[in-house]
Amino acid sequence: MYKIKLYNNIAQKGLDRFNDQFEVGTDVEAEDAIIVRSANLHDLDYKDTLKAIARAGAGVNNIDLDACTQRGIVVFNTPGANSNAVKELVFAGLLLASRDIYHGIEWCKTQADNDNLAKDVEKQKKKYAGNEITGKTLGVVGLGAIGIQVANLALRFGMQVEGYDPYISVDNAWSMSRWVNHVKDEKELFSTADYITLHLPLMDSTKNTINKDTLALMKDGVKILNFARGGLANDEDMLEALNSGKVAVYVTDFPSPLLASHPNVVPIPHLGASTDESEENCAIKAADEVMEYLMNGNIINSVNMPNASAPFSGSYRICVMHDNKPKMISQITDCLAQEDANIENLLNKSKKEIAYTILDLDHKASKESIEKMKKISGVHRVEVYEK
Ligand SMILES: NC(=O)c1ccc[n+]([C@@H]2O[C@H](COP(=O)([O-])OP(=O)(O)OC[C@H]3O[C@@H](n4cnc5c(N)ncnc54)[C@H](O)[C@@H]3O)[C@@H](O)[C@H]2O)c1
Ligand SMILES: O=C(O)CC[C@@H](O)C(=O)O
Repeated sequence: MYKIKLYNNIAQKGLDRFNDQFEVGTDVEAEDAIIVRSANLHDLDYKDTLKAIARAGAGVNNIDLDACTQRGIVVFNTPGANSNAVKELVFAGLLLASRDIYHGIEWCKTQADNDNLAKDVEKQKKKYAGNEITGKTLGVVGLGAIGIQVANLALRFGMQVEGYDPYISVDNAWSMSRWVNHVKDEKELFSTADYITLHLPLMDSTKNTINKDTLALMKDGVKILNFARGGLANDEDMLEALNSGKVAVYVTDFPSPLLASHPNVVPIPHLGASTDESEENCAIKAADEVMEYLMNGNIINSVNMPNASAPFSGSYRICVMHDNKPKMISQITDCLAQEDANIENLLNKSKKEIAYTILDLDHKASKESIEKMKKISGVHRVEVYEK
């Protein structure tokens, strides 16, 4: 029986993927895998049994990736599974930033006892007038699953779109409209955009992307949308820019106590991915990734290990997680030299310092051979699978 521990609410449609070989719940002990959304796992008590963590979502800044890699724990995410939900909310955010709908609604809510409301609305409305987004320039920072969709849709709203992503993937580049101006220098985007929307991951290198210096490059009255992570913008610098009028509106899915009540901040309680559709997509993808890894050793959509996946050929599989250095494969296959077993298929993939080797055999290898493999210097984990 495989044990799956849940942190956060995981959509039932995803949990329904697990068959009776799995025990799944929040109180499970000695878990083989964890499924998590936004819960902070930085102080996780790593059980010896733990082999995988699946993030039902995109951002993995709530997981200590280095600690997981050192322990041979595979971390997955679910790329693109919630991107449509976020894209749609970003467009609500663009409209909230350009028309003062937010304060207008707040005012209407205070008028329940006003018998003259219809007349007063006509007097009051000039206070909440705004601008149109058509014809304005949108700068998209991060052209991944979400950024690409936002950029392409903004063109259809008649916006000029600039995109910046020094690491854009080939697939995403293919999906991006040729009308998006791909800028090579972030500064160019910051200095020309009327609206800036952030769609990059929070990492040490991207923390405080929006700060005093980058704000100084921006147009006066720029509108900034942050549906990526709070830490991408420096709160103190943002407050100063809001107070001076440098930033006209800050729409954020990650409200902080410092900014939440500022009149020019539109705070949203992390709703980007909160749709039934997106929660189900993420849960299904996360469940499938965990099952594929625990049952077949296949790694799909990992953020810290090489992706390696092959149909189970043969009747016996050995998966070895090891250092990415010379002579590892020969040492691993040497362990099987005394076996009367043929290697039917061998796959080796690497990512940075870690490599992963899948060996499909036509016969079961002995316990001694597996123990020998585990003792090779640089081997982190050996798992065996039988059909
Ligand atoms: N508000 C929400 O509920 C919600 C939902 C999903 C994702 N997110 C956040 O949005 C982020 C993006 O999600 P995604 O699904 O598009 O992820 P993604 O991995 O598909 O795209 C991220 C893109 O950012 C790019 N990038 C990395 N460093 C960069 C840098 N320094 N400058 C510019 N671009 C850089 C990458 O090359 C990649 O193309 C996630 O990391 C997560 O933090 C928030
Ligand atoms: O799980 C959520 O609700 C939010 C997920 C989102 O922040 C993500 O990074 O995918």
